[in-house]
Amino acid sequence: MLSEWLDATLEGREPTSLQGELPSGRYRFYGPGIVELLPDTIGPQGRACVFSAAIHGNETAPVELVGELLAGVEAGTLRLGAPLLVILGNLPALRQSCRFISTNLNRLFRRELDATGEEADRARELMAAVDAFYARHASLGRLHYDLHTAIRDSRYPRFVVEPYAETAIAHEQWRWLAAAGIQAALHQHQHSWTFSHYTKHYHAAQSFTLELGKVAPFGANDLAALQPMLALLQALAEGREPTSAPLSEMQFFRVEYELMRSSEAFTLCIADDTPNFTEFPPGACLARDAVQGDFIVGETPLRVVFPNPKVELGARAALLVAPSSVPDN
Ligand SMILES: O=C(O)CCC(=O)N[C@@H](CCC(=O)O)C(=O)O
Ligand SMILES: [Zn+2]
Repeated sequence: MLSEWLDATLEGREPTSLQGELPSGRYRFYGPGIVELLPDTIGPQGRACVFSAAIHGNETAPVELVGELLAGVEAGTLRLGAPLLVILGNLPALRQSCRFISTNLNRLFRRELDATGEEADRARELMAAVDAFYARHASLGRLHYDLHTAIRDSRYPRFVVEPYAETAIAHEQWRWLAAAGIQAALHQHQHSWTFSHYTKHYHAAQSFTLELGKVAPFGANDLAALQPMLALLQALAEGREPTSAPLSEMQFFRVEYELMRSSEAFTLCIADDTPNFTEFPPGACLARDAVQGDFIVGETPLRVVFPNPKVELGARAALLVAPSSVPDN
């Protein structure tokens, strides 16, 4: 049964059957942590929706949120009106409550990937699952919300990263996200090979990485703060128009620099508990590196997002962002 899927997946059990009926459609398992829900009837606003969670294994709030969504569909309180592909990303890491096992899965979503290892294999499986899902529903608009939580506190606890790609984000997305309690948005300035970048870049989907609070173990998440987000996922699942809100409360930022850890000697010159979006003034030294030298803030103040000096060599150690204008209507 669909309701057992989350528990069974967490425990590494195979589902007893590969497909089943729902009050308003049916479901089919396409592999470990990959399930498709198909409606009997597509709603007026039905899009092909991918909702992914646990791309990082210790980010549990999105798994609980997806669990609530699926429970509503199974109980019949939510009437399916759009095809959904629901994904739990890094299953071994989810079972061990850690971000990843060997390498960060969320940097591997590129078609030319030649890396080996379990995260690379999983990235290939997920890319194939998404490709096939969008091909099965080629007549519908495409959407992907990749649900995460952040390692640190944040001046804006709920925010989205808009991946860099040619596809424009429709203005309605911002209004829906504002109504769903998203407080800030970050526009990426270059390709990043994350899961949401994959679907935007290769499939022209309306895609975001959503940061929904701070990492916590199962049972310790503030799901009350995520009820407006659940309402957005439910509206999309029902194929109806989600609630909109004005953008007056939402702050927009653009990535100006990406700090990369290019040597063992790389250090960030900020406190370990610096919240995301903390601003640093001109002249502040943010990073020291034997190879690249010091990174000093120039004339424009910069805010730090996702600072993490312990990332793998060659990986992103922080995003440095500055305010940008509200997207045009
Ligand atoms: O809090 C952190 O430092 C990391 C939180 C996280 O996993 N963020 C994503 C963002 C992906 C993106 O840039 O779209 C990640 O680092 O993969
Ligand atoms: Zn994450």
